[in-house]
Amino acid sequence: MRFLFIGAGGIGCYYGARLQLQGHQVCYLARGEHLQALQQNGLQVSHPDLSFNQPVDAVDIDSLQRQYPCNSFDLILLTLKAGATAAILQQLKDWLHTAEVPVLSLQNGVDNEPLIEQALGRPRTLGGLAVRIGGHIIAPGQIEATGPAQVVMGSWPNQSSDQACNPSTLEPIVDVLNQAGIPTRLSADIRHELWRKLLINNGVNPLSALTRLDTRSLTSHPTYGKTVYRMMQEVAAVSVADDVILSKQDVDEMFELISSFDAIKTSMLVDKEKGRPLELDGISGAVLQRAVQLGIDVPNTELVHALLQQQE
Ligand SMILES: NC(=O)C1=CN([C@@H]2O[C@H](COP(=O)(O)OP(=O)(O)OC[C@H]3O[C@@H](n4cnc5c(N)ncnc54)[C@H](OP(=O)(O)O)[C@@H]3O)[C@@H](O)[C@H]2O)C=CC1
Ligand SMILES: CC(C)(CO)C(=O)C(=O)O
Repeated sequence: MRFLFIGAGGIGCYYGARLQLQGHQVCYLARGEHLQALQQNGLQVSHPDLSFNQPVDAVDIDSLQRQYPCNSFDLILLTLKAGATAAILQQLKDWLHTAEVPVLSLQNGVDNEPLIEQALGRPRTLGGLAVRIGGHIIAPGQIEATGPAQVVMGSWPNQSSDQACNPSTLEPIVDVLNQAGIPTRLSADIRHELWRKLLINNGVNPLSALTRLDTRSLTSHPTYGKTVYRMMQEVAAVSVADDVILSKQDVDEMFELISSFDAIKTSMLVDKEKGRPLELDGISGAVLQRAVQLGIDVPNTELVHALLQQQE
């Protein structure tokens, strides 16, 4: 199959490397020094179970639109930060409209798929999650990743919605990902899964960027651990704004999952350390926006978000 990764960061490059090793055609939309390194020296990915060091196909946005018809890809994956989704969809709008290729977001947050749907329509919109992976650019052209790195994906907003992509068309993609060593499952209700993941991301990402602690140090800390749990509860409280119900069991399961996962730096902590913009709007901002809409108080999320915004 032919894959385009829009965003050649930790997530895009890890999954792309797995697919390339399996013989699939992989192209990355990238920019800056990282693009130059990918073009000149290839991509290096180091993971406990994978060592990749090969030339790759990487292009900037102009070359992509000039050299590749949109229908030369079978799947387009969005693997940049949530704050960049609207702009890239706008920049590539005409090019994306020349074909019917589905677009799968593997980003954190719950507001990416609605943007894809708005730009390209529901049948082309696929929701997805990168699960139990920590992956980051450590130098131009070089990625370090850890974790079993699963994928959960499905038709947006769920399988039974009017006009949602027929799940039978997704099964071959799921098979290809599994064969490439990416444990992947199809979800009948991807919006619910995205909100379950937001429990974790709102719980640990902003607080890790504030405290500069990894996930294990945060969740096992006597005070911060409680705040993580409360920030997860706040996600559950606002999820009803999107017609999603998250139970206490969902919160407990996600708290357990992140507490028992490897001690990793969250993607937001990595951005903080590098002085890059934080994915705040897509994570705590999404919770705050729903809280305002519902007239609910989410004091922990509000405070952590405000403290980080002040530092930006
Ligand atoms: N990293 C992780 O461990 C995990 C991340 N996620 C989620 O996955 C998504 C991707 O994260 P991650 O891989 O860390 O992201 P990164 O920030 O590492 O990578 C995104 C890449 O996209 C590039 N980019 C942004 N805009 C453009 C553009 N217009 N044209 C070309 N390139 C562009 C960035 O370049 P530049 O540096 O120049 O901005 C960067 O190289 C996020 O939503 C994140 O929350 C989910 C699970 C774990
Ligand atoms: C859950 C976690 C912390 C790792 O998968 C993540 O999604 C991130 O770092 O953004």
